[in-house]
Amino acid sequence: MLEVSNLNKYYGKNHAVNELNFTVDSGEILCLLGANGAGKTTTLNMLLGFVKPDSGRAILDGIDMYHQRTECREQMMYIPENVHLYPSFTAVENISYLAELAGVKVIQSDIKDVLLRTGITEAQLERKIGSFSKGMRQKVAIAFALLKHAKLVLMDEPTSGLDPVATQEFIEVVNTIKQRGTAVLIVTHDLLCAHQLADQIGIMSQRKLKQLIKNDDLTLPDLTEQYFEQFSA
Ligand SMILES: Nc1ncnc2c1ncn2[C@@H]1O[C@H](COP(=O)(O)OP(=O)(O)OP(=O)(O)O)[C@@H](O)[C@H]1O
Repeated sequence: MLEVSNLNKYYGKNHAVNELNFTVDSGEILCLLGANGAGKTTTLNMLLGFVKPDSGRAILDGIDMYHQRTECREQMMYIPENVHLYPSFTAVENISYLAELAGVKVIQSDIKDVLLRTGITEAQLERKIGSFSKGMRQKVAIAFALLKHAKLVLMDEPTSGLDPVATQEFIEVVNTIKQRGTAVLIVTHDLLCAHQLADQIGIMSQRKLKQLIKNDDLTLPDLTEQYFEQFSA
């Protein structure tokens, strides 16, 4: 679904992303871990078409993510660290408005169904978003990704600032979109979340993807050890 090949970005002499290669299949979750300055945000910005790669390509289901940005945006959903929605609208009103802007045809009952599926309660459906927590706003964004039938969801630091219960709820909701066949790429500092969620874990260090690990048999202590090895090397 998502194929990143030989992606490079320089800021002057600073090689901000160095020969990045990975794929994320449909229904698969890749978590990219890395210290500050490892190149994660630059990678996301290239996938979002905000930053032009100096070389290499990112292809989403056959579409070049930089050169065909508009087509690509129709197929994907970006969920930033803090989801900004209209505080004086309810969740349903926010999604109706987002759908209208994106040209996605939806009916009110489908919006309610999908919000309930992401863990928004009946009572919360009536409340204005201004009173929603970070985790609840994320659920609304994920509900929109489901309605939009996004092929790829990109998330930046989704669990920072979430309490353990909200983090578990987040993990359950992301598994819902995975089961629908969406490819998910998460940029995070949260090793525990990556360990619980990911099919693949990428460790970025010094602007390179140093390791791409299948999460199947990896224990959390193993992952922690491998993570710290990249920074002591
Ligand atoms: N707009 C920019 N202009 C110049 N240099 C930049 C720019 N954006 C990022 N960089 C540099 O590129 C490198 C990678 O930064 P990037 O923000 O992608 O890392 P990161 O892994 O997202 O870090 P963090 O976890 O702190 O967000 C760093 O050396 C950074 O200083």
